[in-house]
Amino acid sequence: MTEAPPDVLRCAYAELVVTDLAASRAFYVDVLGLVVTHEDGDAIYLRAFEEFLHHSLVLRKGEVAALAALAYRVRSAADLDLAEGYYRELGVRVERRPAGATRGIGEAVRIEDPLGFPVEFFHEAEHVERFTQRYDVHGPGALSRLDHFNIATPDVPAARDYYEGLGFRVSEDIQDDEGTVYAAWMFRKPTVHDVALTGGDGPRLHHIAFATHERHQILHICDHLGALRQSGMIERGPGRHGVSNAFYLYVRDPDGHRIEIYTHDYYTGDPDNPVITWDVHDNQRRDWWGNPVVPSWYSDASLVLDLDGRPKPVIARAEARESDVTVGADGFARTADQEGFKLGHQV
Ligand SMILES: O=S(=O)(O)c1ccc(O)c(O)c1
Ligand SMILES: [Fe+2]
Repeated sequence: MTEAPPDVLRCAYAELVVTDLAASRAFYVDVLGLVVTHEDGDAIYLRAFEEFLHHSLVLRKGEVAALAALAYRVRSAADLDLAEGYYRELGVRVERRPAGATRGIGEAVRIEDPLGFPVEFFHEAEHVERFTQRYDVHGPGALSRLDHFNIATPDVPAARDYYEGLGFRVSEDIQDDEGTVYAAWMFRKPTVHDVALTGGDGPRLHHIAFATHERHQILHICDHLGALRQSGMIERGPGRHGVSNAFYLYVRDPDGHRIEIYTHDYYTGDPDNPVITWDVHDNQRRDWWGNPVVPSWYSDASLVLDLDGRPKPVIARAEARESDVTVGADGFARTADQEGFKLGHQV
């Protein structure tokens, strides 16, 4: 590569296609408590309480539930030219979008990245009121900000190399003793990740995560869904992650898109931040308390669209699947020689 990559600051917003805007609004606004920056008959623009850009999530009405864009903010407007040159040299589809192509977002470069994902780079965006201390409008489950994207992709090392080319670094990963890489967490902002790579059939969106400050806010969301008799929207957790150490909850929105609510993880900003590698057989890697990972968490993910709005074909993962190799983990007793009452089951 001769072209320099854009200087990515962080994951910044996602655009999801949803089939029922009203049902999605009830979930993302009434249950998750996101703030509506703007809404019309076609789309709702949402942000979390600490965010001052126009939105971090766009819900756009459409026929097929899918991911329309993952957007990263870059440090300056000049980085848009770098992005355009970098991706044209990579030979992928590149589009320059004028300011306002997405409400609240300035000029942008949107691509189909080498992993098959619709990705946008932008710098300018409309500023709106930051509700950090508007405790008069925070609900008991208040979310602070968008934290990360998690993408399902067949070849994790190839995806890791691609994101390292963009200046992302690995904070944690999951491997086995043959060197198969099952997942990796990569960052630009000094936290555990802006994007996580989950080995699986892809390109598909595994989840979008919002951070919140307190575990009790996650517990309130669970209680709220219970009160609505919508406990079926709770897919996994609440629990404590091994990787990242964050307290977590996964919920599924009315279209099945997966949203994670995640208390803050840890600082990774020093250049010699140690990488943590977990053994795929460690049953505390994904849940620090050793609770099993529900099968749907491994199998389900959202389709992604190309730049013409057509769903991308999904490519099967060729290497071993984590859900097939977690013998001795995911609910089993820790190791054969450890007395373990957890009988568990192989997912
Ligand atoms: O389940 S893991 O502990 O591997 C995990 C860690 C961080 C995340 O954001 C996540 O989605 C999953
Ligand atoms: Fe996550």
